[in-house]
Amino acid sequence: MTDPNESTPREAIAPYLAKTRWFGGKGRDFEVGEVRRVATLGDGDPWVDVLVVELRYADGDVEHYQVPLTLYTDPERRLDHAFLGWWEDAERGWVHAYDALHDREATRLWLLGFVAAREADSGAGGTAEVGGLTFHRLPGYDLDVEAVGSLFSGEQSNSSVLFGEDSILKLFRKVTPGANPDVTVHDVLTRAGSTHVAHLYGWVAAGEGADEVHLGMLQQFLRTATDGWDLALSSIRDLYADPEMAAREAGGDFSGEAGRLGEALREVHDTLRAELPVDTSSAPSPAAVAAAMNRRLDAALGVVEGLGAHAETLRSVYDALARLDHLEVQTVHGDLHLGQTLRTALGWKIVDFEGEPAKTLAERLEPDSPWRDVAGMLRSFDYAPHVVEQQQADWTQSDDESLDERRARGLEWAERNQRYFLAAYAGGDLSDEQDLLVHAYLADKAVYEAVYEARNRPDWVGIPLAGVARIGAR
Ligand SMILES: Nc1ncnc2c1ncn2[C@@H]1O[C@H](COP(=O)(O)OP(=O)(O)O)[C@@H](O)[C@H]1O
Ligand SMILES: O=P(O)(O)O[C@H]1O[C@H](CO)[C@@H](O[C@H]2O[C@H](CO)[C@@H](O)[C@H](O)[C@H]2O)[C@H](O)[C@H]1O
Repeated sequence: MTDPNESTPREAIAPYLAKTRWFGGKGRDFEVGEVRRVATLGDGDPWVDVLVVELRYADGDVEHYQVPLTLYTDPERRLDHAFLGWWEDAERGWVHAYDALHDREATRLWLLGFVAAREADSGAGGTAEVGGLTFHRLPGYDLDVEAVGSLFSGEQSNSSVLFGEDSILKLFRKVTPGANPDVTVHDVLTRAGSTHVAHLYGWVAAGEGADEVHLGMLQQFLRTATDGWDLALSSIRDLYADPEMAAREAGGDFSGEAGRLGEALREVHDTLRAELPVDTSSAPSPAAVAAAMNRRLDAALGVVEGLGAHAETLRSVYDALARLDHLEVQTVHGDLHLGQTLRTALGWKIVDFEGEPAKTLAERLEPDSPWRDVAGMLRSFDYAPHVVEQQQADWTQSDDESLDERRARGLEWAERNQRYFLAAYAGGDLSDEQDLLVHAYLADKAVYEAVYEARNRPDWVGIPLAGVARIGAR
């Protein structure tokens, strides 16, 4: 081979994956297996091949990633950062390949697919078959056909393209046959008129029947949105900027927002419960749920040093859960935290209903306790002051305030917002049983987080471990 970029799709994909933010298998040994072209969009030059790539990990796991490529026969280099390589295509000769989501000529092809589905709208929505993909539309919204696509630059495990300020396309990267809960839950909440999600405009899939795989979804773009996590961190920075200020005072107070978030979550849960009734005869028993929490703890003990000291207390919390008579379950968010909330001019919106990334699709589709989502938010309020403390690590103790005093004010901030959130969600004080449930799901979430941090951000593992220790102290 004379040119280092001359390759095959199989050879080019592995080094490209390693460079992306969205690839979840970084640091693990794998080889690229089958590379399947599931669709081709566009009949000109460039065109897009939608690839689904099989990754075989050394530990035996197999995953599939969606990698759409835009292909040009013209060798002029366009997007260096999104370049994969060049190779000889059986039909078109020498082609130059780029990650399609960085290329606005390419992303326009998805927009046109959704426009075609709208044209086929019978009043209840429409579908269009384009190049091997099926585009589905919900009724009621006319897309801006002229909007230009640009790739979202924030932290993501999938890839989103903004079409002007009109709509946002999220293409799922890790894909599994079957319905993606991000699509199905947004579909239900949109049709039910929920005001606390970005409305779903449509989704795109490949394959049929048991082989159908959801590849992406198009949603309302929330123009005025600010990330809930960023807002919470600013609130804490304001608080810390003035050593005399208490959490309830001035710019540091987030409690009104925390309460409104609690109301938003309750509305979403109520709508999901009404729209997606669960067969109660197949609901898991509290003992089965407690056993699953114990298994998660067992696995975590092998990963996180420092959890062992709290194992006995955690198990006693799960034992109390196991003694309950029954557990109400329903469709939930599954991985709720402040980073999954957006504050808009019209109130709070909740995004990303895919569930915990570490769970299989089958696990993520199982109904769960709404208290899992509540606990997720409570843990997030706990994280926020710790993260600001880590970000301001160069903060030196002043005469005005010791680190302990600052930590106490951070804890006060977290507890105040947890209280407001919880009271608004529950509509008042919690019953003993609800308190026990919150306690158990908080413990399970903190154990999950300890593993997540140990694997992804080892410097942060102390944050969930401190949460676990406080559960022990209750
Ligand atoms: N409808 C929307 N309008 C505006 N911004 C959005 C919208 N949906 C998501 N975002 C932004 O994109 C980020 C990533 O979205 P998310 O659905 O969480 O993607 P991922 O599944 O890749 O993590 C969110 O944190 C939010 O900042
Ligand atoms: O947003 P994802 O679905 O990828 O969720 C994963 O990553 C989250 C971090 O981005 C992680 O959340 C944890 O860190 C947050 C601060 O960054 C904090 O607000 C959350 O409370 C905490 O759980 C999430 O657990 C993980 O699944």
